[in-house]
Amino acid sequence: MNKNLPRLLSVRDLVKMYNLTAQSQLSQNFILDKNITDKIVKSAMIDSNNLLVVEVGPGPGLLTRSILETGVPNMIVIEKDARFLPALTIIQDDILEIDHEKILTTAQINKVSQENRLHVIGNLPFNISTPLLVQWMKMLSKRSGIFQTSDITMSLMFQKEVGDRIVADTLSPARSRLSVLVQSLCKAKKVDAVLIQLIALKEPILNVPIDQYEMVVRYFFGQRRKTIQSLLKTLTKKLMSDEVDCLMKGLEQLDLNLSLRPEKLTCEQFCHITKIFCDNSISIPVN
Ligand SMILES: C[S@@+](CC[C@H](N)C(=O)[O-])C[C@H]1O[C@@H](n2cnc3c(N)ncnc32)[C@H](O)[C@@H]1O
Repeated sequence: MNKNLPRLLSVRDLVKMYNLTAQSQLSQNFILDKNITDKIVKSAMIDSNNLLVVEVGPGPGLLTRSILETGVPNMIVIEKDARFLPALTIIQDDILEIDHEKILTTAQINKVSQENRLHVIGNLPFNISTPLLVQWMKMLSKRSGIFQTSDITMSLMFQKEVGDRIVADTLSPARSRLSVLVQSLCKAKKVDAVLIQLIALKEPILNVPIDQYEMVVRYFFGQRRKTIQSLLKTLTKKLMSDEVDCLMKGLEQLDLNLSLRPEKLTCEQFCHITKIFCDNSISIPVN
């Protein structure tokens, strides 16, 4: 710490000074206890070996301060609410809309190599946490945007139920579309009740195009209480007869237990099923 620099105002003071009251339409709730943000950063194991740390929604910036204190060489924060701009150096943008190249160029990174380490962190606004995670999984599967390196960790705070769904395995009733999508690309672990850590798999389970995969997984979890057999029966009514033949032939070869519910299927099994849809150019009609 440079002793010649003026002391930073506390985040509590900044919140008061700029009248930064939390706004519900942006799912804002602020952590104002430095012990907590330090603990989050420690659990996330953020250190100076990262090429870049990207924080979503810094708000008044206490988590940001704890991250910066680890000595990370390059950090970019994206915040939609312009009220926080005077308190931090921020890219003002919507994380769902931002051109990810802008994140890299702002960080003055023009080339990402496979060995570079990236850490994405955020106490996510709960109203966008699921669509954001799905968008990131799509980018991760294509290694696009900020996800060009293979060494990626995400430390993300979700509402407890969403976190439970992300980490749920085939034995858990909380297993959902999100569990399957995320676990096909990342090792997902719960650090505490709300902090989930996702480490991108060097060899992802996902071996089919993610858009088709999501279409299949979404359909099967659309009515999660039904068995696979019953879901297939409803689906085949909407398909052409040659598509039904190809689908049934393909499924026979998979040796699936059709009396199971979708939550019991592994990511690998969803990949096999998606492959049948892809190989035979079958799409699932909406409704
Ligand atoms: C739950 S608060 C977390 C604030 C701060 N990181 C903390 O932990 O105290 C979520 C933050 O995300 C911001 N936000 C909400 N929607 C956003 C979006 N679409 N893109 C970027 N930031 C967004 C909010 O303005 C808010 O600052």
